[in-house]
Amino acid sequence: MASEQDVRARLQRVGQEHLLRFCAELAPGPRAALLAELESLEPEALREHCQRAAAACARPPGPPPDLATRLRPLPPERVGSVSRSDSERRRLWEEEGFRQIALNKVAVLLLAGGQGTRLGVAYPKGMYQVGLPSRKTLYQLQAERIRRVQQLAGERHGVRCTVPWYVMTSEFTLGPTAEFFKQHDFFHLDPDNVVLFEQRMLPVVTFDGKAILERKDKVAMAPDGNGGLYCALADHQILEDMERRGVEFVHVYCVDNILVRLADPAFVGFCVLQGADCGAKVVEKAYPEEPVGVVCQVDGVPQVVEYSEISPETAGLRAPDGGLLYRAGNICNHFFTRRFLREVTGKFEPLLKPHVAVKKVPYVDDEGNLVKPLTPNGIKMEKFVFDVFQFAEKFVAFEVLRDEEFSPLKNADSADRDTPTTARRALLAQHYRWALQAGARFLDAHGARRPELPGLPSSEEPPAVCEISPLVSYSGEGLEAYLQGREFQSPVILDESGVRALGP
Ligand SMILES: CC(=O)N[C@H]1[C@@H](OP(=O)(O)OP(=O)(O)OC[C@H]2O[C@@H](n3ccc(=O)[nH]c3=O)[C@H](O)[C@@H]2O)O[C@H](CO)[C@@H](O)[C@@H]1O
Repeated sequence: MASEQDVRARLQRVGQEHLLRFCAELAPGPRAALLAELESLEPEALREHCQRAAAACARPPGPPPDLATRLRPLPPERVGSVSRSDSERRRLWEEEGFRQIALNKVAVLLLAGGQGTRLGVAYPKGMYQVGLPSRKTLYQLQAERIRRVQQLAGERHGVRCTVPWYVMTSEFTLGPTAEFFKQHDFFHLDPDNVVLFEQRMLPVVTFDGKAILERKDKVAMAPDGNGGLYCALADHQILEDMERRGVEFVHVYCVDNILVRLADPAFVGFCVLQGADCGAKVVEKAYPEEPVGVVCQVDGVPQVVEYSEISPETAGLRAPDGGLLYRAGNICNHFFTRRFLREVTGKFEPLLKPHVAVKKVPYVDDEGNLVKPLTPNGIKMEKFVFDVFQFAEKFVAFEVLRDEEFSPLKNADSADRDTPTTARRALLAQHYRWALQAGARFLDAHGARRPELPGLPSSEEPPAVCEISPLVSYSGEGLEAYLQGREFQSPVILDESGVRALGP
């Protein structure tokens, strides 16, 4: 291990020696930890990182002034749509997706390194349960959808097949996620097919380019954004692992969408049949200010423009049909071929430009007091997972129905959108629609029929609760055997052992 003197000399060279200002007063343990942390930061990279952060932050906020003139919607021939296609076409996409899954060529990759600060919990978001009757967490719902899609593909093709689950974590989420998976016996997935790996962390920097000490013995670090995926894939030889397993196609998704369809056969099949190397699932934006990125083209190149980077005027532009011109809302569900990921990790990753996020970062002041700032004081530099779209040879987008596929959990219940309540409601509204479609009828406490609302939107509380286990149905299939022509008193749960009434 390097001596304090060596570390100090390295830091002095790059103007960051303030990180050692409490070193002399630390006990041997914390002092060794701090020196080890500082030693792991390559000085030139640290200098560049700090300078870049300060320079990026000094630029005027908001979108580049000429962005609006360079922006175009995606050409229609690059966009597949579930709602605007006939059932035969949808069947072909799905069939292709299932075929690839049955051939063991499809993997899913969860981006789970985020801190979930908006939700306000201290543990990984995937461990959150939104208050479903089954009390299932997001991780469990996802694991069960993997099991079900494997089963469906296997049954269609008379094989046993595997969809490996790669989970990118960070320093914040790796330990608790690994522990949670173990505690829950990997939700009955084979642990060999669940691969956890860790993304890198970067120092958080002040507006004048100094790395921040969050404690006397600890530099403030933050994960390098979900685009840290590409370095992490290389750091942990994940593409080699995929190659060994024969994986060709990867569905990358974010942790917080309770309706996410893992390895969605329709999405995968559409991308494969289009010969795409890169794809994004989108939903129609609900309103101009909705905080979702927009999938579009900038200077003719596919890109996601984040909600923070698009001006209100541009976001509000209308197409000739009256809908939003920039309507393709990014839901952080991406398709990549392994070949494309290899190109990115080998060639393009260094070209990705980090984005700046200005945050309130607790720090120690010069007297050694811990300060929780009331206004933002620190810059986090993050790469975004979708910034590689520009390098695709063939990029496609796939539009799906919001009510069926998108309800993200971002905020605590005090907010009015994207909360535990809205996520729970969206899932239960979907299950209610599926149950009605499969022929179930619901009764109230007096045995009278409850009203039937087959088109119930996901924003409404369903008149009856019938939670359906993903192990029974992935996207509404196979429910007639359990529900056709039967009457139930809400609330009920449907799992592999059948329908079960829940106590009042
Ligand atoms: C950059 C990005 O993708 N933005 C999308 C993200 O926004 P949003 O701002 O919600 O992005 P989040 O910060 O929630 O991150 C999305 C996902 O990336 C993961 N994560 C984040 C940071 C990190 O360092 N490591 C990591 O793995 C999170 O755990 C999460 O699973 O989802 C929205 C839909 O819900 C989209 O409209 C946005 O375009």
